[in-house]
Amino acid sequence: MATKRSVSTLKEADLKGKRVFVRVDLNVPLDENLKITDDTRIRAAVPTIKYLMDHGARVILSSHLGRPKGVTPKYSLKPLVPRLSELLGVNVEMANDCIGEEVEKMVATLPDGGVLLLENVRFYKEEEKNDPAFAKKLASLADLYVNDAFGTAHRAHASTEGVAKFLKPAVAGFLMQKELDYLVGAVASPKRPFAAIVGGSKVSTKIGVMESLLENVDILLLGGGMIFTFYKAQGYSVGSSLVEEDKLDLATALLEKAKSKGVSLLLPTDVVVADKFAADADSKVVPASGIPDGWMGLDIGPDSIKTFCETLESTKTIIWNGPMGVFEFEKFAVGTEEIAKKLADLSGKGVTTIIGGGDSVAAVEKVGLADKMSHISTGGGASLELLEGKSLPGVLALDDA
Ligand SMILES: Nc1ncnc2c1ncn2[C@@H]1O[C@H](COP(=O)(O)OP(=O)(O)OP(=O)(O)O)[C@@H](O)[C@H]1O
Ligand SMILES: O=C(O)[C@H](O)COP(=O)(O)O
Repeated sequence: MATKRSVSTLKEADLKGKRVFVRVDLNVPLDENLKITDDTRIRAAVPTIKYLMDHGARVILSSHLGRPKGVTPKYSLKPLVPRLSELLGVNVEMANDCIGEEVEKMVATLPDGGVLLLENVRFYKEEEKNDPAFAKKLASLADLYVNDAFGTAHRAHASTEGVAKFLKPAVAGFLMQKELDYLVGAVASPKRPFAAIVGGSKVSTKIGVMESLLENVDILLLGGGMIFTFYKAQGYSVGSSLVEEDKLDLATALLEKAKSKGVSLLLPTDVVVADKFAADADSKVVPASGIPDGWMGLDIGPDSIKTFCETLESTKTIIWNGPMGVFEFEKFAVGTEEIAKKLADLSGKGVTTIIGGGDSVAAVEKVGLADKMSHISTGGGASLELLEGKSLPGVLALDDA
């Protein structure tokens, strides 16, 4: 993998009394009453913040929330303050802005071990433009930069990339380091056999990941909506399943690449088909080569689950990205859930299991198995880009180890 992994870390810095600008990814889902519906990312940010507090640093937290165009009250970070305070065991102060005189005053009165949360950094268009003058203003608030926002590390924004040019040292937080250890380290030098499970809706969004993984894995298991493009490329009838007509040649090329690399690529041999795309659809199991007209494949079938689970038995490292079926509908969640259970079981037997962000994380959480996995990524887009072998701007900007 091309991405730099050896970045300078928090432990090396002198923290007592220092003002530390910490970029975190607190982009959590909120409901219509601005209630947090999943606090995973807040909890994931805690170890770094606590470490800084415990070492007498004055902690300035910066994050984005959503994709606001200018100042938008529903994207304020204020609703996060109670939960953050509870998790940290201190009263987190909240600023109404992320730069400017008021913020500077609040920083100046912050006690050692105190925590100040800045308002949504994306309220300024300069953030996403990575405007150097804006980055400089953020940098001027602190003596040290810590980037722990793995989920936003694929964005070259002012608070994730630009600021590191003006504020040194610029080091990684514990979450960032852990994500890199697993998603770059374990994937680059895995204990073998090394298997990848790739699912999700489309071939087009996973081409880069599959291409990159084929260079490295011993086994590649495919599921989700993308398999029908592979079936069609092999001449199977796919009924009304999701197919990307313009990716048929690519599917064939990927199958050939797997063969030439000696990768054991497994497509499901049976599928659960439905008469409509709905939770209450009529369903039945059919062989992959025999999907009837008017039916669409929405999950992998029982024989495939069995084969996939048996195949995974022999592995030492597994990385999973993308659900096996339409797991949002109970009836078509079985494939995804059974794979999640298998990975949890194998984790307990010493296999390294990595869930690479996005919907597969949601699926694993839904079945209550998140804490059984070796690593669950907090980044959707960021983890996908890492698995594609791309470099993340937020990581590149940090000091070398
Ligand atoms: N057979 C199928 N037909 C249609 N859609 C499917 C099928 N199997 C899975 N999906 C859908 O694919 C979606 C997830 O695909 P996606 O590519 O977004 O996965 P992901 O990589 O885990 O998520 P993210 O893009 O957030 O990282 C789910 O909403 C699921 O319902
Ligand atoms: O949720 C995410 O994937 C990150 O917080 C990045 O958000 P973005 O896609 O709006 O840049």
